[in-house]
Amino acid sequence: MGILGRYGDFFPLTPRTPRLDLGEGSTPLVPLRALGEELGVDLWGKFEGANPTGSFKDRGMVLAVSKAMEEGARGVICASTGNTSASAAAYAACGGLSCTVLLPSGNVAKGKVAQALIYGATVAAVRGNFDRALELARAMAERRGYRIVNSVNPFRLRGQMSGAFEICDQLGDAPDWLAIPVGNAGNVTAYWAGFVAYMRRRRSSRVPVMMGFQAQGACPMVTGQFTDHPETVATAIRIGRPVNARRARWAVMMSGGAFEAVEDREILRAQMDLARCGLFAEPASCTPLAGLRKLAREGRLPRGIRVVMVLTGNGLKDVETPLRSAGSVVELEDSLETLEGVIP
Ligand SMILES: Cc1ncc(COP(=O)(O)O)c(/C=C/C(=O)C(=O)O)c1O
Repeated sequence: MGILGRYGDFFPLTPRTPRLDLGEGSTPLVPLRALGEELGVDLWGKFEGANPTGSFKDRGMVLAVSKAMEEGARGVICASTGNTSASAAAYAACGGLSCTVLLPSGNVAKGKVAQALIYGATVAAVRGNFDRALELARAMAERRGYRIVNSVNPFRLRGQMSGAFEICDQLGDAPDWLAIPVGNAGNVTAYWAGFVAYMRRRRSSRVPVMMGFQAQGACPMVTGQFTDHPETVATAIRIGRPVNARRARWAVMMSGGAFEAVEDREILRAQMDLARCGLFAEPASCTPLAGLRKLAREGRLPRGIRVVMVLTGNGLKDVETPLRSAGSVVELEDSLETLEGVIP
C-alpha cells in the first residue's frame, strides 16, 4: 500500500480524490555502522532510491497527480533536473493524464530521460538551466490549463512529509539530526513540516535539527545569493534559484540547523563509500555524507548523536558518473592464467 493509504489522514483527500498507488514509500532505513564509527555518530540511511521511479519524488507526485485528476486537469507539466520528470510521467501514466516535461538541455542523467520517455511523457530540452525551464513550465501551465507538479505545487510537499513520518515510525521517534541534500529546497521544507506535524499528533516526541547540504558550485542556500550559473556533478541539485528558499530557510532556522556546501570530489567519494556499504545512490543523494564528514573534520559534528541521511535517488539513474570515477573493467584473454593474475 502506498502513502495515500498509509498516511491518508495527514493529506487533503476527499471522497472524490482518486487514490493513485504505485507502492511508493516504505523505503528501507539502513544502519550504516562503519560510516557511523568513522564520524562518531549513530548513522542511518533512508534509501529513497527504492521508490517506484527510484527517487523521493514519488511521495509528493502521487498526491499532486491524484489532486490534479480530482480537479479535472487536462494534464500535468514540470521542469526538472530529471527525477521530478520521471515521477510526474509515471503517475500521469498511472492516472491517464498527459505529461509534459521541460529539461535543461545536456544536463540530465540519461536514466531519467529514458524514464520520462518510456512512461509516455512529451520531453522537451530547453536551452538554459533548470530555473529557466521552470519559468517556461509555469507559463505553459497557465496557457494550457495544465497542473504544474514542481514543488511549487503544495500537494508535492504535503506528500513528501511522509518521509519524516516513516523515519519516526521506523526509529520509534525522530532522530537528533536529519541530513538532506538541497536543490529547489522543497524536500527539506517538507521533512520539517512532517516532523512537526507528527509531533503535534503525538506520533513522536521531538523534532530533529535539519541540516541541508548543497554542492559548492550550486549553493544559494549557503551563500544567500541566487546564481544563474549553478555547476556541479550532482546534476539533480544543479539549481541556482530555489523556489522554496524562504520556507526552507525558515524551517532550518526553526530547527536550529544550517545549510552547508561541499566539493564535488567529496560528493563522489561519498558515493563510492556508500556503495561499499551496499547502497548505490546518485551523486546528489551522497551530499549529506560529504557534508557530515566536513562537519566532523571541523569539530562541528556532536559525538554520539543519531543522524538520518536522506539518500534521495537511486544510483542507476546516472551510471555515467560512476563509470567515469569508480574504476574500470579489466579486459582479459579467455584463459585461467590471465584470470589468476587479476582475480583477488
Ligand atoms: C536525487 C535528488 N536529490 C535531491 C534533490 C533536491 O530536492 P529539492 O531540494 O526538494 O529540490 C533532487 C531534486 C530534483 C529536482 O528538483 C528535479 O528532479 O527537478 C533530486 O532529484
